[in-house]
Amino acid sequence: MDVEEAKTLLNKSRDKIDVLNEQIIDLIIERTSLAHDIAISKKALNKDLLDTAREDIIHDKIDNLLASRDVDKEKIIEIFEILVEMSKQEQKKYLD
Ligand SMILES: C=C(O[C@@H]1C=C(C(=O)O)C=C[C@H]1O)C(=O)O
Repeated sequence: MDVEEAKTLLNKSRDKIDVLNEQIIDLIIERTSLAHDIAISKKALNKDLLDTAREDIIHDKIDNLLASRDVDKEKIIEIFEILVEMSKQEQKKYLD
């Protein structure tokens, strides 16, 4: 690969990352915004904010999805743990 090809490939890759970053942000916002409906449903059902059985199911589903994918599984799990915490934090706004 010559210098110009390398520069082009680097810039195109960075452009793709920029698009993916925006899509990831929008998906995180969409997932977190479900906290409102989940919180008001739990309130009506007199359920606790924390549902460890549901979190175990999510963890198992993610493990199964990761089993066939070549990715740093621990890092993906860390990311989903953050997303779950974001959801719980958002739910607290409607449950307290
Ligand atoms: C979203 C919920 O609330 C909490 C957050 C979860 C999540 O972000 O996936 C899962 C279980 C709960 O501890 C839920 O009960 O489904």
